[in-house]
Amino acid sequence: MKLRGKVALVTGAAQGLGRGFTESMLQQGAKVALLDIKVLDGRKTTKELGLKYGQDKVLFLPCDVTDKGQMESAFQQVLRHFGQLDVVVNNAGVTEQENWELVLDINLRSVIQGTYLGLHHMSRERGGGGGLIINIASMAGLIAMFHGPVYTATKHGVVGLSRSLGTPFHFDRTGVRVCALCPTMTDTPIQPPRVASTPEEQVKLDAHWAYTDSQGGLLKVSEVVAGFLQLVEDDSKNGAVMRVTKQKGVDYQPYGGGGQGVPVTTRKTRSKL
Ligand SMILES: NC(=O)c1ccc[n+]([C@@H]2O[C@H](COP(=O)([O-])OP(=O)(O)OC[C@H]3O[C@@H](n4cnc5c(N)ncnc54)[C@H](O)[C@@H]3O)[C@@H](O)[C@H]2O)c1
Ligand SMILES: CCCCC[C@H](O)/C=C/C=C\C/C=C\C/C=C\CCCC(=O)O
Repeated sequence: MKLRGKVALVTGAAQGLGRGFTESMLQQGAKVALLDIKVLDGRKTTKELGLKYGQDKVLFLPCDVTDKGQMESAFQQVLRHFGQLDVVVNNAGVTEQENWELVLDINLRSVIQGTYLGLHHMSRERGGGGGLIINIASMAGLIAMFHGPVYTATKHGVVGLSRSLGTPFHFDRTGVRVCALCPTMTDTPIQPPRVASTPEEQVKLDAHWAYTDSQGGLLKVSEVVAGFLQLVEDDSKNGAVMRVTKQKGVDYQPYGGGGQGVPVTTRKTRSKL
C-alpha cells in the first residue's frame, strides 16, 4: 500500500514503537490518529508531530484500549474527522505484571477488539475500501520468554489471530490484509532498568539483560520501523509474520504449507529454526 493520502489509526502511539510507526507513516504522506491512555504524553507527541508534518495530519484521541466503548468511539471519531480509514496498527502493549488478567486484556483482548473494529470499518463486503491491519506481536509470539509467561501467551495469541484472518478466505471478502510484526528486545520505555531496588528484583533484571546482551543488545526503534514500512508497502504479504532481530534483521517466519502469504520453506531451512 502506498501511504500518501491514506489514514491510519495507531494504538499506544504516545511513545516508543507506536510513536515510531506513526512518524514513519506521516513521513510517507499519511494522516494518523494517535490513541493512548497516557493523555499528557499523547497530546505532547501529537503536538510535536503536528508541528513537523502539519496539524491537519494528526489527531490525538485519549483511549484505554481495554474499554470497548472507548475503542468504538475512537474509530468513529477517526472516520468523522478524516473521512476514511485505511490502516489499523494494534500496538498498545504492556509486559508481565502481577495483574496477569490486565496483560491479557491489553495485549490480546484489545488487539482482537481493534482487529474486528478495523475489519468492520474497512471491509469491502460492508462497503469499505479494504485496507491493512498490522498487529504488533513480538518474538515472544514465536519463542518462549522465560520471565514473561502470560506476555508470551498473549503474543502467541496475536500471531495466531493475524495468521488466521490473513488467509484468502477472509481477504477475498474483506480486502483487508492482516499481518503480525515480531520484534525482539527494542530500545523503548518498556525496557526495565539495569539496577533494581531489591536483590530479588535484581536477579530477574540480571537474567533479562544477560539474555538481551547475548542476542546482540537492543534493536533501535528505527530498525523495527524499517520492517514495519516494508510490511505496509508489500501488498503480497497477508497473514505474514515478520520478525525483526539483531542477528538476522528483517525476515519472515516460515510456516511451510500452512502459512498463507509467506514463502514455503525447504526442509533444510526449517531444520535451522
Ligand atoms: N520494546 C520492546 O522490546 C518490544 C519488543 C517486541 C514487541 N514489543 C511490543 O511493541 C508494542 C509497543 O511497545 P513499546 O516497546 O513501544 O512500549 P512502550 O511502553 O514504550 O509503549 C506502549 C504504549 O502503549 C500504551 N498503552 C498501554 N496500555 C494502554 C491501554 N490500556 N490503552 C491505550 N494505550 C495503552 C502506553 O501508554 C504506551 O504509550 C507492545 O505491544 C510491545 O509488547 C515491544
Ligand atoms: C524473547 C524475545 C524478545 C521479546 C521482546 C518482548 O516483546 C519485549 C520485552 C520488553 C521488556 C522486557 C520484559 C520484562 C522485563 C524484565 C525483567 C523484569 C523483572 C521485574 C519484574 O518481574 O517485574
